Amino acid sequence: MAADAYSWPGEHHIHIEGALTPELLFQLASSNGVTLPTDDHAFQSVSTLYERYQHFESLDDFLHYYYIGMSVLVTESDFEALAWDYFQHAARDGVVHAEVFFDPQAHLSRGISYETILSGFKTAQTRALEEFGITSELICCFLRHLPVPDSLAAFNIPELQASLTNGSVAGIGLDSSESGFPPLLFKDLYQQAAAFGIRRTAHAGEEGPASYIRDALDTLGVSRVDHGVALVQDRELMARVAEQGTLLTVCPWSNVFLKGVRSVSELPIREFLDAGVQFSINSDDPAYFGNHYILDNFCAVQEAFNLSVDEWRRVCEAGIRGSWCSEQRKAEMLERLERVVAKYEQA
Ligand SMILES: Nc1ncnc2[nH]cnc12
Ligand SMILES: [Zn+2]
Repeated sequence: MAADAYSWPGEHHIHIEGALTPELLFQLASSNGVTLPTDDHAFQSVSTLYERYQHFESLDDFLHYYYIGMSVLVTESDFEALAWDYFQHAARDGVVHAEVFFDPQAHLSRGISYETILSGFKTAQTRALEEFGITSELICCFLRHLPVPDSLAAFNIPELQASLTNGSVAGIGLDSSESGFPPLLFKDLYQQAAAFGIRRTAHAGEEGPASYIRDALDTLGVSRVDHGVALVQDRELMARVAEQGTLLTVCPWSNVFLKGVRSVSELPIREFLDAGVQFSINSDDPAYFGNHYILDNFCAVQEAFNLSVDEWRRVCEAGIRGSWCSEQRKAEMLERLERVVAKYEQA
């Protein structure tokens, strides 16, 4: 069932800038006249860059390349090309719904307007809907390694705030370096967002401790937790998260590539299933993590844990129910899931 193109490959945790392939990166660097670091051998060619991506030492080691990579995105059509490249991969994997993070601060700081970024993504989203029937939402992430006032200033850019309140962006997230940047720092930002009724999620418990997950829930009022694998270190909190039905957006290959675990089999997938924790399976930054898009992540989980049809049904259902789309779209996806499950149960 994991590899069934008619099941529910949907995702809630894909950074669009993390879908920038080395091929597109070099192409855009050339067309925009962006100079890539000359003192790093990795930037010599597409193949040396792919080779370097095989050896990240940590989240921060990866982020170093991630931020250099996105410096090639300049025009509206660059943002469109990036998102369109991702949607083509998603369509091949049978994705029906995608909730996509983007990092405006990393572009605004280079003089790119919010409108340029958003318009490029929106064009690709519309095309993905028309050509592939993929529905999608955008989630605006704030960068936790930057000074807090920077995120507040970004949140108060009129166009950015309007996109969150008029529904063209579905909610906010918090990403980038985790250790040393506790959720508490962003309390004001999240309180302001809450006052507008904006949906909130945050990366927590990827490299950071389980206490960051508790803080994200209690201080930031998130309705989802991105990654959250450290939850297994705190059984009491795990029981609470299960009880509340908070969705964790787990990213198996990402955790392997960033050295959180040595293999997918070390992830707490069984513990989460046994405890009744709701989680979905996601790709995070597929172009940086071995070109493992969503289906590779589903398959890796299947190979490592051999989930039953009913367990996959639970994972997929949790993902659908935790989505930030319309109730009608959720109902359609649940119906589709039931058809697939019925097919497997008959087989
Ligand atoms: N895995 C990850 N963790 C935190 N921030 C990110 N930004 C892009 N990918 C990320
Ligand atoms: Zn992420």
